[in-house]
Amino acid sequence: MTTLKHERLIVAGKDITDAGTRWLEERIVKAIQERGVAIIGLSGGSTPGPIYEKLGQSNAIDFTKCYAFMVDERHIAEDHKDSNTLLLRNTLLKGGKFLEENLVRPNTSLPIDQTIRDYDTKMRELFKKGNPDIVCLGLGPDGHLASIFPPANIDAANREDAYVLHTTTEKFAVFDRITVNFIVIRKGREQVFFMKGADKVKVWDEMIGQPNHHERWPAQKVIEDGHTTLIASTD
Ligand SMILES: O=C1O[C@H](COP(=O)(O)O)[C@@H](O)[C@H](O)[C@H]1O
Repeated sequence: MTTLKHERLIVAGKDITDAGTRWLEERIVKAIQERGVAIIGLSGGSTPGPIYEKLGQSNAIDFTKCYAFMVDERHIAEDHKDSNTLLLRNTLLKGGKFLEENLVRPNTSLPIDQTIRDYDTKMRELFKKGNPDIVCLGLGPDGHLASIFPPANIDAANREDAYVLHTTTEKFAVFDRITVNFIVIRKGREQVFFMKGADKVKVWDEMIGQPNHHERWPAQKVIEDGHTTLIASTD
């Protein structure tokens, strides 16, 4: 019987910024100390921005040894309001400490099929430095993970020869999406989900209460590995 055991760090009040930043910073510093490099996957959306902004101001991290990749992106210009790259530019990269050349991201100026192939190549090149230490994730209100939307095609998102997928959504911002697959997300030594508000925690708990429903709850494919932490506020 697969289990969905995970660490829960529920923050009283509205703000998970301090808890989330501290959680990431500790692990990034440790990875650099132990392996000489830290690699983190970064999701976008409405939740993680303040955490990324505070992390980008860290005085504890040697950012010359810290690399990041984007877990997913919308296929739009990088200066569009719904771009996850713009989110990172306005948060993690804002302080000037995180090096833009250390951020591996999709080239959304290409036609989407080329964007997918190009990003797949970039991901494989990055992982020559080692597997990700941390993958930061969110859970959409419908249960989507990265840009893998329910009902998820689990086999298509679980192929060793296709780390990056083109998905689409009519429910959320920007129809055409680029997303890494389960294999990339599960390469992470740890996964952390950032969530804000009691409504989101209810979605999470509904998912946890329905194990083995991967098409409906794609995040279960990640949580089943047993190294997931949930950091959430309840206000
Ligand atoms: O569209 C997306 O949604 C998910 C969840 O975002 P949130 O705003 O509900 O936290 C996000 O993880 C993903 O990166 C984003 O592209």
